[in-house]
Amino acid sequence: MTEPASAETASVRNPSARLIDGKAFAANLTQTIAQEVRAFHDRHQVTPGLAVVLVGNDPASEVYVRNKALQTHRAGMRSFMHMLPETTSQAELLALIGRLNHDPEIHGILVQLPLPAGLDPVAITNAIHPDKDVDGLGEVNAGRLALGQPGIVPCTPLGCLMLLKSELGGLRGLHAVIIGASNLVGRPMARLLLAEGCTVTVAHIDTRDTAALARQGDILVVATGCHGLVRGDWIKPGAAVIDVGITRISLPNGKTRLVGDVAFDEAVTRAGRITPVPGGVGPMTIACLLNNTLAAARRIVGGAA
Ligand SMILES: NC(=O)C1=CN([C@@H]2O[C@H](COP(=O)(O)OP(=O)(O)OC[C@H]3O[C@@H](n4cnc5c(N)ncnc54)[C@H](OP(=O)(O)O)[C@@H]3O)[C@@H](O)[C@H]2O)C=CC1
Ligand SMILES: Nc1nc(=O)c2c([nH]1)NC[C@@H]1CN(c3ccc(C(=O)N[C@@H](CCC(=O)O)C(=O)O)cc3)C=[N+]21
Repeated sequence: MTEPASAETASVRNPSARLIDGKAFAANLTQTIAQEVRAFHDRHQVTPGLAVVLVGNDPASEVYVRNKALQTHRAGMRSFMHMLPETTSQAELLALIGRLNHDPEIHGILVQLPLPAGLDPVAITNAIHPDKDVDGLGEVNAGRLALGQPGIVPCTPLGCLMLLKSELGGLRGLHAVIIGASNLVGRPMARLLLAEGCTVTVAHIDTRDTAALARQGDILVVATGCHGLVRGDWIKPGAAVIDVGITRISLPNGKTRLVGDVAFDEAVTRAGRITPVPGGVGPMTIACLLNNTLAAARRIVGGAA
């Protein structure tokens, strides 16, 4: 028997949102960066080098590290992995950062967060030389962003901003609602969108009625780590939805799957455009890391190209 075609089932069957293809955007950006890396090498005989430090094992960080090594190679850069045991002391980690700060082959340093308990993320991110802080998380670069001065911008918010600008053009006057206020994603995202002329609302764990605020967003950026938090009716019809969250869930068949903070199947019937997980923000984070590493190498080597 065929079901009557109600407006609701029709909209579920015909999702209206345009998918924002972060994977394709990131692949293009990486290709451009690869050309620029070759030109930079021809001119200076220097290959941009990125050092990645992972202490212990965090599942989200492991996805990141794996994809990052591949893409760094694809862009023609050098990648130096430092996998340290969970038991690493603060003094040992600071000593490694000190060596990387002075190593002329290294132009970017990234310490994966979160760090195991007992290591102070503030002291450690601040130990990275601001010119090599390609994550933009140290107080110098975070301060520059807060003051609207040029500096190194955190990779994930930068990637989200690139997607939004390419989809929407100018963002001036739009209401942007950000759910999540971490130093890694939510806060720098708020500062970037404010600088673009958006009216910005930031919701966090203590916010009352986050759903009602979310429904006001022409732009909705979600970065909480709570998978499926944002339901379809949290979304203003036609909004641009950027799902930063990445959680690996187990399926009944024993396999695992990556999911975002937005209930995608519901959101897709309301949003105007939406990033998928995987294939949305994640690849952009990596492309922006390569972008920041090339920019750091240019500044350190002192040339323009
Ligand atoms: N795609 C990518 O490239 C990246 C993805 N991620 C992913 O994004 C997610 C967030 O990462 P990160 O910012 O580092 O996480 P954090 O845990 O550092 O921050 C989460 C933020 O969300 C807020 N929050 C948590 N639950 C709720 C809720 N129910 N309602 C409203 N706010 C809430 C927290 O509030 P409060 O501050 O009050 O505790 C906090 O501000 C994770 O899934 C992570 O894996 C992260 C980086 C890059
Ligand atoms: N100092 C620091 N900076 C970070 O930017 C940072 C961090 N620490 N710690 C961990 C989180 C997480 N994160 C991801 C980036 C890309 C993907 C990614 O490539 N995702 C693919 C996954 C593809 C797949 O493997 O299936 C996608 O979404 O399509 C995932 C996760 C960066 N983080």
